[in-house]
Amino acid sequence: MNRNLLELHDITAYRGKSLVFEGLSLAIPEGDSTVVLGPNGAGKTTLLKLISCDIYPVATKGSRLKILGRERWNVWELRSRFGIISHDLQHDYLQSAKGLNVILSGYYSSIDTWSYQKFCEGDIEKASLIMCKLGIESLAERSFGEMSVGQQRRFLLGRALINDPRALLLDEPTTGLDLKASFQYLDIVRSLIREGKTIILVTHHVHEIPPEIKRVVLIKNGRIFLDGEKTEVLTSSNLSTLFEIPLQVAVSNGFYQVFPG
Ligand SMILES: Nc1ncnc2c1ncn2[C@@H]1O[C@H](COP(=O)(O)OP(=O)(O)OP(=O)(O)O)[C@@H](O)[C@H]1O
Repeated sequence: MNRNLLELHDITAYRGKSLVFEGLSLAIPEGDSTVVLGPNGAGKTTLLKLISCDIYPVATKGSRLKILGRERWNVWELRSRFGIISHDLQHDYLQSAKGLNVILSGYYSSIDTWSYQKFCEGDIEKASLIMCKLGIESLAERSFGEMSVGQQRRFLLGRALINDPRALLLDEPTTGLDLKASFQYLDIVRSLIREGKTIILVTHHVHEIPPEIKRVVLIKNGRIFLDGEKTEVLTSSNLSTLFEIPLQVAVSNGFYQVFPG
């Protein structure tokens, strides 16, 4: 068994005054790309914020939250080691930042680059290679605010990739993207998995689960409802119970779709 990328043991966490998790335990080993799927309000964003150290769990006896094998992190170091692409980041990113600088800002986990940050020729070359790989090299001089949602998301992926992270955490990666942009983005995610990156995908959209992700964790009301092999977990019956509405699951080329049942 590979070492754990993520280890939550007996975690209690609040958002404001709302108790979201009480005694949550979940382990994701490196190499075990996983989707965490749940309805609105299940606790997905809270989980994401725990992993990115935007919020902290309540310190209780025996509880632990280990990321990449460590309990204590300098937040900036963690964010460069674990590529996190969230909607909050896309929303908060500086509109005036130029494309190339969005990628380079990953070195410092900053929003845009600043005059005190130094980049060598190699850094800029690497950023250019990543832009080519993601098909966004022609937008290097375009400001973030003048890009489409799909282009912005690719730049934020490039910003994460500049640090060669072993793992990436994706928050509803295709929300706001049209069909072409969605499938192109998913193709990139699929090739990253094939290259050996571990992906943790947090979503309520079944259709954006890449075929390469084999483990599915269903969460509901802050608890793990089911955790296992995709083929066994993503059934019509389980999803109907999870979302509290009759649903029918269909599978094509490894992708899942859901219809009203
Ligand atoms: N700032 C907040 N203050 C109080 N309660 C909150 C806050 N943010 C979220 N919550 C509550 O915490 C619970 C979990 O919310 P969370 O945002 O983690 O769910 P989610 O699965 O990400 O939902 P969605 O799919 O709608 O984004 C919900 O009951 C929500 O109402």
